[in-house]
Amino acid sequence: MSIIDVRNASKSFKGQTVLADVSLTIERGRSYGLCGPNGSGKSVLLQMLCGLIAPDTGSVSIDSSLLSADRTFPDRFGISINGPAYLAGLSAIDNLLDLAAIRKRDTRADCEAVLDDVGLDPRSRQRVRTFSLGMKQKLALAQAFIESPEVLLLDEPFNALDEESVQNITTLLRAKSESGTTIVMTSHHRSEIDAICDSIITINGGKIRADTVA
Ligand SMILES: Nc1ncnc2c1ncn2[C@@H]1O[C@H](COP(=O)(O)OP(=O)(O)OP(=O)(O)O)[C@@H](O)[C@H]1O
Repeated sequence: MSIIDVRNASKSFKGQTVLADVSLTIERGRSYGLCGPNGSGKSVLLQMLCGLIAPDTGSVSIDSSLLSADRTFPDRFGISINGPAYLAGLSAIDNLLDLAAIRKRDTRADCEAVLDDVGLDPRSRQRVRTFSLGMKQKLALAQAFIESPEVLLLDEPFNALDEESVQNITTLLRAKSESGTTIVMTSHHRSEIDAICDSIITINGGKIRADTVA
């Protein structure tokens, strides 16, 4: 069953066409790997899938079960695009608790479990300002994973992660996919897509092509 439908969408920035009349259906429970050269439009497409960027022409329809009550906000999405949006003077757990306080779905124990899952110490008081790149990446993933979203949109989830962390996040994403979470993730590494995704979407020259992963 389709949960996001992109129909004949085009997007340009200052006369540069990034997406040219593309159509794409995201099916509930499937996982998609988005690949293509630098600057080909992967992040733009991810932002379009959750309504953060509107197409110039064409449409993006998001299933109403994923939207907030007033149907304007993508409520059941976990998003990690352009790194974490964090409060630098707070610890990882305090950043997650701040976020969880908005919708009050997750408890402190839930937030601690998510940090533990991504490989950050829930008890650490270290301020995020002093985090390494990989630690910030793990925080971005934790922010996307809280409240068990139905759809995960992840821009290069393995960026800056060491080998063991890549293994851990791969296992975590596969488990989420197997339990029904819809995942769309970008990657420059085919092996990462093959390890997690059912389908591969290639963007190049403003056009997209979707194939099943063998
Ligand atoms: N808000 C914006 N304003 C102007 N141009 C933009 C904006 N967002 C994206 N672009 C342009 O759109 C093009 C596609 O960018 P995008 O970030 O989607 O590429 P990408 O495929 O994710 O690249 P990478 O692999 O390097 O992460 C780029 O040329 C970029 O400069």
